[in-house]
Amino acid sequence: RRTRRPKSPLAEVPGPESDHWLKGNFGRIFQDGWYYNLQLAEKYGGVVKVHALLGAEQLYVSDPLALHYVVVKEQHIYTETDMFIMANKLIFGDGLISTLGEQHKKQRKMLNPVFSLANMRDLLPIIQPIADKLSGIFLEQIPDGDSKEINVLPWMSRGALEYICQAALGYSFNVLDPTRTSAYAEAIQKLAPSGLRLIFIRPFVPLFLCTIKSPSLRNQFAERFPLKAFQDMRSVVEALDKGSRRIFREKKTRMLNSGELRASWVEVEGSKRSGVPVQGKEEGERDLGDRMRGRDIMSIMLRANMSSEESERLSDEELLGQMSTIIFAGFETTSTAISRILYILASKPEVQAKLRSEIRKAKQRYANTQAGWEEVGIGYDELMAIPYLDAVVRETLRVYPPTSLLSRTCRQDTTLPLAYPITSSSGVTLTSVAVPAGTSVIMSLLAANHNKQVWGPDADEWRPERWLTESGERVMFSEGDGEEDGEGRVKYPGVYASMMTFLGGGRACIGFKFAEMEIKQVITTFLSRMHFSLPYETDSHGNKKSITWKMNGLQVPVVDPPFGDGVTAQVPLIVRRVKQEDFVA
Ligand code: HEM
Repeated sequence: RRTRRPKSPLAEVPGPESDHWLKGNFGRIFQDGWYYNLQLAEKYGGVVKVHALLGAEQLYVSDPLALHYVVVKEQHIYTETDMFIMANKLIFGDGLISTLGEQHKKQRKMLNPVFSLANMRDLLPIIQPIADKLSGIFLEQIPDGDSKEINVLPWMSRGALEYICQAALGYSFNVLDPTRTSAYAEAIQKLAPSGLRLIFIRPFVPLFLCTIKSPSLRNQFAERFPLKAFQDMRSVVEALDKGSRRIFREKKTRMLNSGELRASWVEVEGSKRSGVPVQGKEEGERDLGDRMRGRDIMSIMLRANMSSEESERLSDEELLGQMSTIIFAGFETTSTAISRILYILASKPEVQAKLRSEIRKAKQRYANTQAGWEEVGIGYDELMAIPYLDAVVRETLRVYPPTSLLSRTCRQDTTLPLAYPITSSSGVTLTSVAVPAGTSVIMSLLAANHNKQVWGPDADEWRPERWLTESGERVMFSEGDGEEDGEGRVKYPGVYASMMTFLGGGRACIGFKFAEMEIKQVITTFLSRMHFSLPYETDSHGNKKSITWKMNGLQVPVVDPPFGDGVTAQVPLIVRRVKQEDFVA
């Protein structure tokens, strides 16, 4: 007798057929999936059923009310996947991206004020010289009166790493001089590529390693694991751990000596995780202690921790865990965003000229002089208040979110309400979807930022003017709470301009103000001195050199064949010094 297969609990949720028995729809979602992702939400609506590896069903969510439930209202139900937490624990220790529930809440409570506006204001003049130095490196390469093709991506990446290391640790790792970069900075740079090489075993190794409770046994197993990609990753993690412990110890010692910390604090010893002893300073590193005067994120965090109530204080291991976490989270995302803005400006000369003219006006006003404005380092409030710059940055982060997809696991049976009803697979209108415990949920930041019901019919278009009033003033947007606004639209619960790029709720990006400041500062410095255009090379068949931004979960810009291999991340732009004609009349 044939038994009927039990009906899937997500049977009524509309979605595409599986593309492949093994990969489900993931091949199309995660590999060059820009149009596929946008089309999924447009065709089926704000909650879609997709097929994951081996046919498992998952929800693909972009509806604003549903996302409000996932990241705010029921965030305790939708937690990070086990694999994400375990892998991060092994790599970073007990930092923000490796902890859940009360421990995570406690860490956020201590860390949120560290990223306050006042602290950002203080940090800006300290990190200003990095953009100056970076633009100097560009200018040195350009012959007088001429232009040069420069791959801006690795430079923006090095610049962003130097920015975050100086701001977070008060250390320079000489990242702008590739011949003298330190082992710690190199490890941070290698982390994402090493992780990618482990993509197929990644789900299993952390789960297995975390089941070995003894650190020494775990190390013995890890040392013998017969896979080169794994051993490379192990060296990277070891270098990170070694570097962060050493820097942490130096910082604490300095603060103890200056009386900023109480001597009763216990010194951090060799790594509990890797057993690696803490060693002295490495080649290529410079402690900027005197210049920073305790304004770096780590020092602020140590002071805040010391003055907290005993019950709210973080342990040394937790403080240590934040170091590489903040640096890793804050570097590739920001450099992708800056490279994308430069690319857009290179392809829209009229926007570039308008933006440069606004920057000139703001700098001249700030310095109260017409001459030498190019070199002026503008203050935090004035930088944030340049309307067209703000609109260009917001619109780029909306249309092209550096992180496009995030996963959560639903931990108990619940219901996801929808702001915009969808049509079920049997043709019924659904205003909510039942979500069984154990369901994986993909949050599509990309589809949310392109939702035509929220952003209007031109949502896919890059149009900075949408962030400006008719008279060119900034339109302020606050976080949405899943309710309709006065115009009948439901805003997203995002922390930044009600878009989802930096997420919302208790696990929103803690560094978004820092990222915004850095992006704006690099762009103003670069546009003041340089002009950018797209490569104009053509081959004998008339093919033009062109750049495609692939969407593989993260944004990856590549040069299309025959000029490039279509795989290696790069953004080659033609750069020259600014001329009089590069401004609007
Ligand atoms: C354009 C640049 C950036 C983008 C698009 C971005 C985006 C995000 C997103 C989407 C998340 C949520 C991840 C998740 O829940 O899985 C996140 C978390 C985080 N970001 Fe950013 N980020 C950027 C820059 C930065 C910077 C500059 C820093 C540090 C200064 C930073 C530090 C963090 C940290 C520590 C978290 C984890 C927060 C937590 O779990 O409580 N990010 N970011």
